[in-house]
Amino acid sequence: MECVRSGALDLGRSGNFLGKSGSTTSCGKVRCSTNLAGSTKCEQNLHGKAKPLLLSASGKARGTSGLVHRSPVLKHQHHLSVRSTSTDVCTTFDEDVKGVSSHAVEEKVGVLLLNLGGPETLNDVQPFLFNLFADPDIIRLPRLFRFLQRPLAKLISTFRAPKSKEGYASIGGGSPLRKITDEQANALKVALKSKNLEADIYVGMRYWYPFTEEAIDQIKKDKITKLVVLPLYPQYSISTSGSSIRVLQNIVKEDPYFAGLPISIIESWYQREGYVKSMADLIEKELSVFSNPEEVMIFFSAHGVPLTYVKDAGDPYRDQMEDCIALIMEELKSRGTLNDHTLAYQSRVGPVQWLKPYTDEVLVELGQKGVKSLLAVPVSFVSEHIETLEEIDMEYRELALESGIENWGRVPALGCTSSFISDLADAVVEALPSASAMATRKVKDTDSDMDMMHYLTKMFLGSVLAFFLLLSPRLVSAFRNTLQ
Ligand SMILES: C=CC1=C(C)c2cc3[nH]c(cc4nc(cc5[nH]c(cc1n2)c(C)c5CCC(=O)O)C(CCC(=O)O)=C4C)c(C)c3C=C
Ligand SMILES: [Fe+2]
Repeated sequence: MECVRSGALDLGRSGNFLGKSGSTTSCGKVRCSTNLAGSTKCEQNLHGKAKPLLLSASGKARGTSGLVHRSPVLKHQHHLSVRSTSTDVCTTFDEDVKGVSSHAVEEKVGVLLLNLGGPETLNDVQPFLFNLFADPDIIRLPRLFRFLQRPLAKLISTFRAPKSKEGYASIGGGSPLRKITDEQANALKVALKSKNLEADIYVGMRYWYPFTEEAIDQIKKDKITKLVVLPLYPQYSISTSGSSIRVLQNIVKEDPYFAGLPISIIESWYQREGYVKSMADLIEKELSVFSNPEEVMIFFSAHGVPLTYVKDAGDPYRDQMEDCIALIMEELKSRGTLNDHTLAYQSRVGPVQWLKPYTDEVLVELGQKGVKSLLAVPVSFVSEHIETLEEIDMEYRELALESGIENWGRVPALGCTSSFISDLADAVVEALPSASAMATRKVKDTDSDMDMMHYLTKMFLGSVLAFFLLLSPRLVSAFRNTLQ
């Protein structure tokens, strides 16, 4: 049977076709159309009634595991394939189907926004911190000592809570993260709609409400048929996007619905033109507030991670961060903004070494070197949160002014900036065609990146440390001091 095609249909993996306006392929009693998002809907005209069929990104009609449910009375299988070449061939679509009651499910696209979450009240702070430190992607104990994870989390969260509470109290008594993320979700829905993609947006937080697990339950209840997962961290780290994706992977392993659901994960997106340009716009705007904009040092401050993540566990975070800064600076240069810039890492916790240089140390050095004007740019996160509102705006500002810096500015987080949200929407649209069942993909196991000796040494040191921490009151109080 010959298929007739109008428009340009490309069901391949690349997003090449995305600039095009969609297409229609007719194939006997089947008519397929691809929308801007690359999702293809096919209708089979049976007994004069059009029934929708859904094709996966590979162009294959999905079987019973996924989207096309067939009733037991269906006697003949429909084999439908649409290829991405210019001559589409429709194969073996049985004509003599009688009494077919196949009920195909219409495509329902979901977008899952992953974020960290934050305590909404001061009473939430300690349990929030417990959730954070109980995450094996935040405190990476050797596998054999994972049984200590929760007691250790209890200990650290209890000691850290008073200091964290002070921080949250100073920004109004709680984290603004949930509100901002909800606003971003709404804005994304509108942006997607304007790009002809109807999608339901879900927010899944790693350490506080609404938890990723809740979002995932809702996705299942809503019978989403294709899912794009978008962590709201521009750069990938084991401790952020990696941790949230791991939660998802664990659910996928257990749940047949998710195992068969086509999912596309956007692991990092700092390199997207829309993001880079939006950041450059914000920087230019804030530079213009200074009386001598060209003399201002652009000071990128990223959330740090312990050095071992990058050195031993292969976390690409530092590389991606450096790449990201280079792209933003290149964009600024192309606009004629030639300011000096520097990158430093903030918000370290605990006694281990984190990525260097540290924000507080660099601020002091810059002041001593005679830098007079500085524009702080938070770069690892796209919402205002405790580390922008308290750490940068209060602690670092004060430190900078004490160190001799006279003019201080700070670039706001991207939030709902329209060019940024529009770019996120493009990222979702581009990711849809590569959605595939996660169950068949290999989970990145960062533990295996460590060599054996290193692993054994860590195991030994970890156990000694855990032993003393749990049993020695004097060490506990010393540890408390390092955490504050
Ligand atoms: C890219 C962003 C982030 C990375 C990487 C990251 C790693 C990381 N964080 C901690 C410990 C804490 N983080 C805390 C808050 C917090 N962290 C991020 C982002 C990243 N963390 C955000 C956006 C927030 C703020 C959430 C909010 O409530 O507004 C906290 C709690 C606050 C505090 O007590 O300072 C801790 C603790 C570790 C250990 C880590 C990497 C291993
Ligand atoms: Fe953090």
